[in-house]
Amino acid sequence: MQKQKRKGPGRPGPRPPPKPATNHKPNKQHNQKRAKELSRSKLAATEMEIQELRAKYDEIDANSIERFAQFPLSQKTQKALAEYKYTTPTEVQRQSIGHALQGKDVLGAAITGSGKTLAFLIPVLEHLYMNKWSRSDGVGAIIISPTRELAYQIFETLKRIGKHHDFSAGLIIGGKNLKFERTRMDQCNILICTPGRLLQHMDENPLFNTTSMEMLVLDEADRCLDMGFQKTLNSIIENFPPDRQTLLFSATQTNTLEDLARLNLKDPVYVGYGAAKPTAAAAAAAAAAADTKPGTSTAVLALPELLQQSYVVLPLEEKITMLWSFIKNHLKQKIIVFVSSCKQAKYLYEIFCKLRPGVGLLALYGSLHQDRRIAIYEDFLRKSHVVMFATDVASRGLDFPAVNWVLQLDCPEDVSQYIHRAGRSARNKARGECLLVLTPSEEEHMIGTLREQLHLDIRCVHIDPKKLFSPRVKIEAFLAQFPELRASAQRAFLAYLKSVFLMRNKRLFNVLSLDLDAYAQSLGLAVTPHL
Ligand SMILES: Nc1ncnc2c1ncn2[C@@H]1O[C@H](COP(=O)(O)OP(=O)(O)OP(=O)(O)O)[C@@H](O)[C@H]1O
Repeated sequence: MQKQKRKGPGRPGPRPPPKPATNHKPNKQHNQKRAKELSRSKLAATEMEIQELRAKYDEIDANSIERFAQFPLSQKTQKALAEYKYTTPTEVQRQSIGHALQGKDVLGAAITGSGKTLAFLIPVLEHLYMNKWSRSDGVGAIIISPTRELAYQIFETLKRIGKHHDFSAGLIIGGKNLKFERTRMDQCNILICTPGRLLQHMDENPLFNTTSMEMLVLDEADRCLDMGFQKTLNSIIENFPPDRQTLLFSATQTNTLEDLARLNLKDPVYVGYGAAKPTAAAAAAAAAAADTKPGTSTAVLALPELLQQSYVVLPLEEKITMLWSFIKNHLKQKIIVFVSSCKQAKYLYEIFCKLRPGVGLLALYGSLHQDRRIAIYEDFLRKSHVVMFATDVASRGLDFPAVNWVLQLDCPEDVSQYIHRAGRSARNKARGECLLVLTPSEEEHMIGTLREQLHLDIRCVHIDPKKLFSPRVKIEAFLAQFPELRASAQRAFLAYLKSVFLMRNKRLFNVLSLDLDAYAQSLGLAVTPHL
């Protein structure tokens, strides 16, 4: 297991015992007596604090809370919040923390970058603290995230906000030594996991026991519950005690009513849904009005106000020229470029490295080795001028500071994916821009859907041909010189077509509308690969 801590997230090893307040040399017996007294008085203080806090739970009034200090939170949590300068709760934190402290199930929906992570981490820490959870009590809370990077990020936030608590936490995300994780897991109080790896441990690890578990959190809940993870999550949930507390958070809560039933929620509180709470009638109306699954309920969908959104329409074969020109015109910016497949991200990274645009380049996609993925994620966090080519492993939840531009080079599958990608910019009241690149056949349906579901006035921009620089000749020369680059271009070509072919929304994605020869040439390929 990565970074499993014996004493409290973020603090390696036990604290030294307090020094006795005497000026003569203490003997061993005296020391032991003193330690016992201290631990007894510490326990009494804790018990008193717990009782006082619990007595205030029923009085929490979200609307009157302006500062974290007004929430009945333990000294340990308050201290860490203050140290990291979290003084004012965001709206989703204000509205959900009280309900979660009271032990209610919560479905929280709030725009990207609005602080949902603390909205569930604070209640998790408080729940364990209030129940005097100790290392020997085993797993008390499990937090599930759809991607490894997001799980890692939640773990890092937990380390900061839980630094004064005495809980142990573990990151269970795959790509690491299974045996190592296995031996440590049952000693963890809080586990942050990706669904596949969690299920693998449940299936293969006899030591792993979730019967004591009292809290389940699904971050990016709609993604955790969607088709891709459905079977895995069903099997995971079977192993959890039914009377646990469940918190679901996402910027896009597009859960079906069956999804929510599967989770066995008890009279959940909806935060951020407005009038769109998922009653059966509302769900049916939403499904009829929008292009969604029947029985789907959708929270109010929105993007940050300070995010400027625009789109451009281009034939597929002009995307690389547009991308190259865009990067050359934005060298002092932090940019994420989203594409549909790992192989495209890899090829764009390789060929753009050869072309040397004059800004740092990175690529983040699922088929990279885990250590590499985390190193790239951290590199992108640190850098202020950089372009990262990414697949949707980077689209949900990742909190990169100061991203100036999100470029959706390939059309997102649906409105949710658009929102999550775009939301990597303009986080937590910062400004940002998002440019969506569409082919002519994608324009009408995608823009119509965005306008209808997001009530969005998305601006169409026309590119000045004088500002376009084609790197085609150079790309062809590189491909002639480096066969491995040519093979990578061929794989990117096929991967893109496969992704379009496999898209469920056939009104939006039409592989037959594409000029394959022109697309192959734009990637630098003299011969169109066989399908
Ligand atoms: N109360 C707060 N005061 C100041 N900053 C905050 C507060 N809460 C969270 N933040 C900061 O806001 C940023 C975004 O938070 P977070 O990543 O939790 O957003 P999110 O709502 O989960 O986004 P996404 O929908 O993309 O997952 C983080 O950098 C976090 O440290």
